[in-house]
Parts: sequence; structure tokens; C-alpha cells
Amino acid sequence: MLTMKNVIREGHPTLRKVAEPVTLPLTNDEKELAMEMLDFLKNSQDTDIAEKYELRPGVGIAAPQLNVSKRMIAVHVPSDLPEDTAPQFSDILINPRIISHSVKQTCLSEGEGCLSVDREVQGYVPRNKRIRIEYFDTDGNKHNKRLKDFPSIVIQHEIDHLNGIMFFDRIDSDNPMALPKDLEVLGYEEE
Ligand SMILES: COc1ccccc1NC(=O)N[C@H](C(=O)N(CC(=O)NO)CC1CCCC1)C(C)(C)C
Ligand SMILES: [Zn+2]
Repeated sequence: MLTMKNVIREGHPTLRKVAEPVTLPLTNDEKELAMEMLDFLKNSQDTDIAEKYELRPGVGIAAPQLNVSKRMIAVHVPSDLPEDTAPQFSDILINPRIISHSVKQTCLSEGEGCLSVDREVQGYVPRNKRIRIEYFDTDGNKHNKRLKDFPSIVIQHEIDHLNGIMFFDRIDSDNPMALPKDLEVLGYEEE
């Protein structure tokens, strides 16, 4: 099973590479890795497993973070509602592409972190509020989905990893708490 020691950290050159598109159909190794990535996220959200293996509570991971420079990401976003066990969004996305997005931007009120970054970085990370994505699943079927808010932020964060972009690249270093106009802050102070 994947643990934090498989995750490469800030400074590793692979995190700054543009990952290669995956040729379909996936090889068995690529399928295996994709499923391990999703399992890692599920394990990280299981109290006992996460504690036992010291996993950070992950909602998304990109293959480059495992030193595999391929355009594959896994996303597993739990529901906002505690009584709801079904995740808001859970899938493995092969060659994901943002095909359109809202003008409206959003950001997390508490900023962002990253499984590959072992430090706090303050500042808002402006992202598109809504995105339409196209991607392939591990069976090679094409999907086209519209996402907004947190699931949309997670997927944009992961697709950035496929392009060698880290979340702090998007923070305005002159004024980290600057809120671009037409941006809606997402998070606890939300009604
Ligand atoms: C179960 O966990 C949650 C439940 C509800 C809200 C948030 C979370 N968890 C996270 O935001 N987790 C972050 C995360 O997985 N990532 C993914 C990552 O680093 N991918 O490369 C960072 C997030 C920052 C914004 C979007 C993803 C870390 C860096 C804090 C582990
Ligand atoms: Zn990350």
C-alpha cells in the first residue's frame, strides 16, 4: 500500500515537470498504480488506518507526487454532511483536461496545503469556481463532468501538479491575502 514515504516532497525535480499523457489502453502497471492512488486517499480518510500509517487526510493525489510523471490523478472528496457516507466526488482521472470554466473565481478561506509540501504557506490560492472537465477512466471510457467549489478546487490543484505547478505559485507574493475581484471565498465562514 502507498504511504507518505512514497510521496516526493517540494524540491524534487519531478514536481516541476510537465507530465506525459497516458497512452490508452492503460498497462496493468498503470491501472494498478491508479487504484493504489485512490486506495491511498481512502486509507488516509480511515481513522484507524491513517493513524496506524501516519497518513495525512488526503482528498487528491497526482502521479507525479509518486515520482511517476504521467497525467493521472485520483480524487476522493468526502461529503460535507457528516451523516452522508457517500463521497462528493471519487474517481481516477486519466489525461484530465479543463475544457471550460467560470469567470467567477473562488479560494479556500484557510488557504491550501499539499501532500508534497511539509510547511505552512499562508495566502489565498485563487481558482476557477466552476470547471467543466473531460477525462478518461481506467477502462478508457471518456467522461465529461461539471464541478464547482471544493471538488473543483481539488481537481484544479491536482491538474496543476500534472503541469509542474505548486499551489503557492498561485499566491500573490506581494499581497498573499489579496482577494482578486469576482472571487468568492469558500470555507467555514460560508453561511
Ligand atoms: C479528508 O481530508 C479533508 C476533508 C475535508 C477538507 C479537506 C481535507 N483534506 C485536505 O485538504 N487535505 C490536503 C490534501 O490532501 N491536498 C491534496 C494534495 O496535496 N494533492 O496534491 C491539498 C488540498 C488543498 C486544496 C485542494 C487539495 C492535505 C495537504 C492537507 C493533506
Ligand atoms: Zn498537492
